[in-house]
Amino acid sequence: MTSDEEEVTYYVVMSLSALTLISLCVSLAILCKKMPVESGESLPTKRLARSYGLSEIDDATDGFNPARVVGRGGFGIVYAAVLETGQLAAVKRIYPGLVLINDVGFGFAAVIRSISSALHPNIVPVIGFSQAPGERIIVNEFVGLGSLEFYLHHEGDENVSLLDWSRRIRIAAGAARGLEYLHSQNIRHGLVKASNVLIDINFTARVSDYGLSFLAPLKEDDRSTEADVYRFGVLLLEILSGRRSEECGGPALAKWAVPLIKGSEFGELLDRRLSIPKDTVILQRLARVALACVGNSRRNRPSMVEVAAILGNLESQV
Ligand SMILES: Nc1ncnc2c1ncn2[C@@H]1O[C@H](COP(=O)(O)OP(=O)(O)OP(=O)(O)O)[C@@H](O)[C@H]1O
Repeated sequence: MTSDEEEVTYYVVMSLSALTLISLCVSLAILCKKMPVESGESLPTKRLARSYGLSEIDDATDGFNPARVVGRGGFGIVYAAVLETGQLAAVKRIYPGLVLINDVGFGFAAVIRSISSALHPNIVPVIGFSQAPGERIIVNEFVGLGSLEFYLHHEGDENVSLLDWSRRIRIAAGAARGLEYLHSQNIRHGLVKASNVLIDINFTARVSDYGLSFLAPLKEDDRSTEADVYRFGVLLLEILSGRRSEECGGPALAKWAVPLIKGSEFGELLDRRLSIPKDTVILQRLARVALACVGNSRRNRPSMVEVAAILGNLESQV
């Protein structure tokens, strides 16, 4: 195959995957509309996660039907599911190997129950869980438009991006508010990254997969609020540059971007798929917040309260 043919094949495959995902979401949304509906993306009243029987999850996912898979992450496979109430949900089935190796079983229900008390417009609510020998499942509210990672890195082509600057700033500010709230509830995220920022039908950012770092063999340091701030800074760099951060925390992206920000080389830093606005003051401020977040000295990094306040201010100007 020539490189041109490979490129065409790539775009066809990407477009088909995106179309499949979107049509699956639309079909499920229609299906839910026909059932006694409990709202999909509105805020429920405060409650703790429900314990589901494995057979209920099996029913909700059509027997873990591969056609319902909407994503695969480091911990498990995510299925679009319709609960008995008609509510659309994202069912994350933890890989069996991980359940056994990491001793995930221990305290699983207690951890999920404790994080499920968190409710905020910028986080994805945890609805429930299920456990059986070798099985650990988390049930989250379904968020309709997929992840920020998809919009930054898979959607469109090399020269186009659906996310213009004002959408990016709104998403950054929303994600900051979500993290600020989680920290106020004493929940460290532990895995802040673009694939864990989901986009709802109003194009609002919703932070997901918080408090689940007990599933991953991380260093104790990685579970601090300062580590969340660092990773949020890397996320901001990803939003500004359109470049991927490397898998674990993004030091390579920070190493590349920090001198550009310090040297005010914004033309180099900013995502080339978008035209640079005449007035770059807001983007420069965003870049300086990112710079403070990825600072080497943990103590000097801002808190998420400070970051959310600055980003909220920038958001009000776009
Ligand atoms: N609540 C949800 N609603 C809708 N889609 C979701 C939901 N949670 C996850 N997904 C989809 O599933 C994909 C995989 O999610 P998952 O959280 O398992 O993986 P990840 O974020 O890539 O990796 P990690 O497991 O390390 O967090 C996401 O990119 C998203 O498209």
